[in-house]
Amino acid sequence: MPLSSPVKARPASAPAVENGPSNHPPTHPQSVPVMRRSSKQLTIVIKLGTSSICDEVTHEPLLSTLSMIVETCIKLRRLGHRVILVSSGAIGIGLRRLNIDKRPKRLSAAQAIAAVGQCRLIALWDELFKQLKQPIAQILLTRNDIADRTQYLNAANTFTELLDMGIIPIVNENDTLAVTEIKFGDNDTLSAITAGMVNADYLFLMTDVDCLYDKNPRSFPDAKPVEVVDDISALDVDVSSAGSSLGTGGMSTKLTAARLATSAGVTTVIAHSRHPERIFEIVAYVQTLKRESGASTPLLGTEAALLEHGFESLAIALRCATPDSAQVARSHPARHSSPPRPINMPVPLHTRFTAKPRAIRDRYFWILHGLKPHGTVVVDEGAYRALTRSDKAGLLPVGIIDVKGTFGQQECVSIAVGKRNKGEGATGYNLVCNEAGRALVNYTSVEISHIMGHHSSEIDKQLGYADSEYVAYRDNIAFFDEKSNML
Ligand SMILES: N[C@@H](CCC(=O)OP(=O)(O)O)C(=O)O
Repeated sequence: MPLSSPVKARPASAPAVENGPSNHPPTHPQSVPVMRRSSKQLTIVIKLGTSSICDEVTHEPLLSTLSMIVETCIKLRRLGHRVILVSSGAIGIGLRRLNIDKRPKRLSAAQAIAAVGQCRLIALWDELFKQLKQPIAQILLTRNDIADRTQYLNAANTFTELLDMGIIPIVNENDTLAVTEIKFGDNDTLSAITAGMVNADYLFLMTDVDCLYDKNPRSFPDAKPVEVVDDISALDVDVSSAGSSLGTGGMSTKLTAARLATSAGVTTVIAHSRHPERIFEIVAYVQTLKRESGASTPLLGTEAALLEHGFESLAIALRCATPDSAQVARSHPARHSSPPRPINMPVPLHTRFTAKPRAIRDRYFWILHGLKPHGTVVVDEGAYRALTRSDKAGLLPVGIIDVKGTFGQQECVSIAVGKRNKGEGATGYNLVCNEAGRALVNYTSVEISHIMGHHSSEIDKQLGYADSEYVAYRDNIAFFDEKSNML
């Protein structure tokens, strides 16, 4: 709906966020990084937590685990795949280097130790990878680095370039610079964002247990493993146990990471870091399943390639698995969740979170996960429907019923959904969803509080100027689950 009055520009005095991008509709599609990869390649992100990198008490590096991870990465590379490692351990290795017993509470002390540890850590990885002539690269990120769209695209392009060059990027949070506001907080989340950024096929969260259990296996010997998760919100497990004493993650951050990565189309796996060789069996198995359900996706390797690189048993398993599992798939044509396990293909203990079929990628992934919301805009049911239908609309002021927090123009906000109270003279609303999505807004919180509930043609009257008929352009709005039918 065009504005009926000529649009006057926002006066210089009107509060807007400093250095924000210009208030013009985004050109779409934006220049997204080109993920050049052959149809035979998979992109695999492997995340290793502190407890898998150094001993919890002595902080000595767990050399055998690290070496096995290196061998696994190299074999994946030799099978033609692209590998990114997300490695924690800077603080642990730093403590060892400086002979300090315990992680200090003071932030600046922990940051100083991380600075010492990170260079040791990357030197250690380089030393190990060097033995097999594999070049690596160090990438240290903070949230700030990806909050700006151009920097996010630059980071994604650098990953692509490195992977094209056959290099294994090793990622960690830039602990030395990151303070609370700009922290990812844990490397599970960082690895999921990395996997989404490069459109990875797999994210392996390698940890000190085999898989996710329905309760803490350390306290409950009868805890049962969870093998496949199609819907994380329906999961009924106890993830209250904390991670290692040095790391910041635990099972709950792994679930957050899995939710984030699977929404971006990344199959996410929790597996034991002492058995990285299981990655081959898991990938071979999942790729076979995907092929059988009709997806055109690469296998771990052809039979010849698997034999050439010493995977005899997998080559045989692959040959034997196909006819049986094809038969199983044919006999279960109506299944919507994962088909049953092909009986001839061995698969080790792990938890697999299936990737969402409608992956949220590129610009929408960045809006949802690259930015931190500064406030909330509550929209009514009608606006929510218009924003989530297939020919998605932009957000008009008339559909907004509340605004919370203080934010500037072009900043990121959460989109909440409210049901307007009905009845004559009724005011107010009931909140239906705290955060259904996120948006980059064209108006500040103060401006939105003046124009909400009004038609766009009245913006000028309310503010004395009008920048846009939309509070947010449709390309600047993303929902966590576009198919969600909450109303
Ligand atoms: N960036 C920190 C680790 C942060 C973290 O999430 O650790 P973890 O929970 O062990 O994966 C470091 O390198 O020490």
